[in-house]
Amino acid sequence: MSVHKKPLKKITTHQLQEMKNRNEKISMLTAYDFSMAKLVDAAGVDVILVGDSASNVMAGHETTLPITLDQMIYHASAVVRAVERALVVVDIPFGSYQGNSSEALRSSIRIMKESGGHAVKMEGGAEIQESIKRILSAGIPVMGHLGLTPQSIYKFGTYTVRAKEEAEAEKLIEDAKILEECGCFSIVLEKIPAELAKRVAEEVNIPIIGIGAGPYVDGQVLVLHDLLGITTEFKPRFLRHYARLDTIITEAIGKYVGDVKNVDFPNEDEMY
Ligand SMILES: Nc1nc(=O)c2c([nH]1)NC[C@@H]1CN(c3ccc(C(=O)N[C@@H](CCC(=O)O)C(=O)O)cc3)CN21
Ligand SMILES: CC(C)C(=O)C(=O)O
Ligand SMILES: [Mg+2]
Repeated sequence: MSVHKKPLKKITTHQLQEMKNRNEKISMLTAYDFSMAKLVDAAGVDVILVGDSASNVMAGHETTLPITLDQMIYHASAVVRAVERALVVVDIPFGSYQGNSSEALRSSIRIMKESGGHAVKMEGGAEIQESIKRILSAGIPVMGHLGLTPQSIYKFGTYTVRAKEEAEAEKLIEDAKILEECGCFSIVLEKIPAELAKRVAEEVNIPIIGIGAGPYVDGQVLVLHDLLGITTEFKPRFLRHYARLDTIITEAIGKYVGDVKNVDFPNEDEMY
């Protein structure tokens, strides 16, 4: 499979806009590798995010800050090789776009060229509008990300809900409108009050995808390993476990270990 394959029925940014227009909710999930991305795509998820949460989930870092552009491209290229239908959005990692718009453009071009992803996502509002415009001028679709922005965690110090105060809420709405005006095709809103997210989804025309932002938005996103119950130490209130794969996986592996110890594996059918 090549990065340039062109499968049928691919989801486009234009189709996401049409989904919002006809009030059809958008489903989005993370994936960081080929095998998982194949399952996520086959299950009918509309948008696959190669999130910089790979820094936490794949590499065990405490924050998203350490993951590099090369590492994001490695994850994204594996995901792209697996996906036939979903739109693949790739987080630009911390340190690869904040410097200036040239750096942001160069990083985005590397992601598109080397991974084959379909769009990039970056955290921030008014302060990154020049970068967004430049990336869009190069023909690269951009998704915004407002509210709890994990790349700025050391500025805030906590992962508590954002924009509870009126001033911060007004700033967030202003930023969302700026992102729309710049030409972003969609915005992720993370961990903000449901009523504020509702206002943004109403006042902004592009699709608003929430995580911990309530139901009155145009779609939802979660980290795949959280939803599957693999990362069980992470359980914020907004997360729903759709499976408890941690016990399923450790029980299966435990049986394998027992079978090896007892020489129950391999059996006659499993040898030559
Ligand atoms: N596994 C995983 N899932 C995620 O959703 C995720 C990551 N990693 N890494 C990058 C960011 C960080 N995100 C976060 C991190 C913490 C909370 C959170 O609510 N943490 C605490 C509450 C902290 C507080 O209230 O002070 C919790 O209840 O778990 C939410 C989103 C979302 N992203
Ligand atoms: C939580 C989502 C929105 C994200 O940015 C990530 O997984 O990195
Ligand atoms: Mg992210």
